[in-house]
Amino acid sequence: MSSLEEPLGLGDLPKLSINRLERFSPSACRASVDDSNTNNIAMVATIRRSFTAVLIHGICKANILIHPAMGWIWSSELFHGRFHQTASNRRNELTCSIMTVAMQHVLWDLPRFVKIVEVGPRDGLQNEKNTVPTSVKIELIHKLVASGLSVVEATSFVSPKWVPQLADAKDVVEGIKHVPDVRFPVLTPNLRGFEAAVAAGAKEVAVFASASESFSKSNLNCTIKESLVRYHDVVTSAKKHGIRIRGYVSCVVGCPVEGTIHPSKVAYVAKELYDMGCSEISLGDTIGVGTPGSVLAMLEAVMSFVPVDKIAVHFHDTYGQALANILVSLQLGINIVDSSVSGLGGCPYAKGATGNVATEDVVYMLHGLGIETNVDLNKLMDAGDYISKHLGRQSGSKTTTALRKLTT
Ligand SMILES: CC(C)(COP(=O)([O-])OP(=O)([O-])OC[C@H]1O[C@@H](n2cnc3c(N)ncnc32)[C@H](O)[C@@H]1OP(=O)([O-])[O-])[C@@H](O)C(=O)NCCC(=O)NCCSC(=O)C[C@@](C)(O)CC(=O)[O-]
Repeated sequence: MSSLEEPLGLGDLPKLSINRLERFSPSACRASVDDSNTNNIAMVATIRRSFTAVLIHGICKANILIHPAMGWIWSSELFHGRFHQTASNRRNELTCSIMTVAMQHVLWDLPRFVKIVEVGPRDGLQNEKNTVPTSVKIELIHKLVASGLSVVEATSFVSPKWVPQLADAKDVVEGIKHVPDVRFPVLTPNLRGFEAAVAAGAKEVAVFASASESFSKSNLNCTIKESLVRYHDVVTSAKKHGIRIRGYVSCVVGCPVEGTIHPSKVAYVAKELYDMGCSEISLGDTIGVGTPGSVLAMLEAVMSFVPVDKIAVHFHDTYGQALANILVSLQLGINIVDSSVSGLGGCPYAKGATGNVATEDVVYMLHGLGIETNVDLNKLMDAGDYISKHLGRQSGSKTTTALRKLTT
């Protein structure tokens, strides 16, 4: 890779951010900025929490004030909490330098590692007009694994009348079952699908409910309540087999029929799936209408009931909002992200929905933020090229498009 091909990392930022930040810092205080960086390590955690809270909630929470002209922050936690004993000169220094420290630490306040759940072979290929041959699916999965991905959703054990593209689920599982150290969850809409998956050798399954009544009907031909009853049976059986089970909630921000979905509806379904025993809840913006604002409200609602480390986000990129939505999710502490190689995908029962956010673009962003993924971007792009070539179209990844232009 040439230097141009490397994602711009945090290591590249100081020059950039200091120049920018100086415009906001009172000039008299600049001298103390460096000192405060080294001396106030303990304070940084508090500032970081406070500042992130401001960004996230967009309101003055936790007794934080933002001075509109200077951009400094005052937090009562700093003065009345563990920093109460600090001298007033330190307080002055702190106030003056807070903007610099806080802004830098908004970026640093992100998970160190993000687990990517690659959904291309399932979510991506379920929506293709022409059925992809089983051998191509298996080769794609092998290439994805070779790039370092540790979780690849392989296929679905659903009705072939509903999703003919994945009618070869049994053969796909057979073709990958000897791959070590990688998890291959498969979708199961009912007990029948679960039993078929287990018989084929699947070690992990996923159930998929919806926060929208209309979408539940069109995707599963049943109400939300009925789907939860079915999933209860699946989870009970999965527990008996010692099989890990993931739960999806679709339409977490909007539904193609009902429009806006209230966060409380999402929280309800997420809680039900979590309480029945799903180990991870993936929140799907099925039609990609979410923005960081609406996603934030939805995530906050879900986080009241499901621990943050059990939440995954699953964004379709229909409106180009997926990376921004992922970033805001990371800032909330979420560290599991679903994505699809080359941005393949869409749901056959969600008209107008485009593909998932491209895994290549997610990896590029995460690496640029200094977040580890264990994924090799070059090998991932090779997997993307492989499937794009087979499908006879350009990759849906902006990262791949840009980097390939540099090398051809
Ligand atoms: C749930 C059903 C089966 C109900 O479908 P139904 O027609 O209401 O159920 P049924 O019990 O009457 O069965 C119809 C036929 O399917 C058979 N059948 C029944 N179950 C199975 C099974 N497991 N495997 C294979 N065959 C099955 C069953 O035996 C019968 O066959 P027939 O007697 O007519 O020959 C159907 O609605 C279905 O398969 N839906 C799946 C739809 C789907 O896969 N959607 C895409 C995945 S969700 C998604 O993409 C969103 C997500 C997860 O990515 C997150 C996001 O982005 O939001």
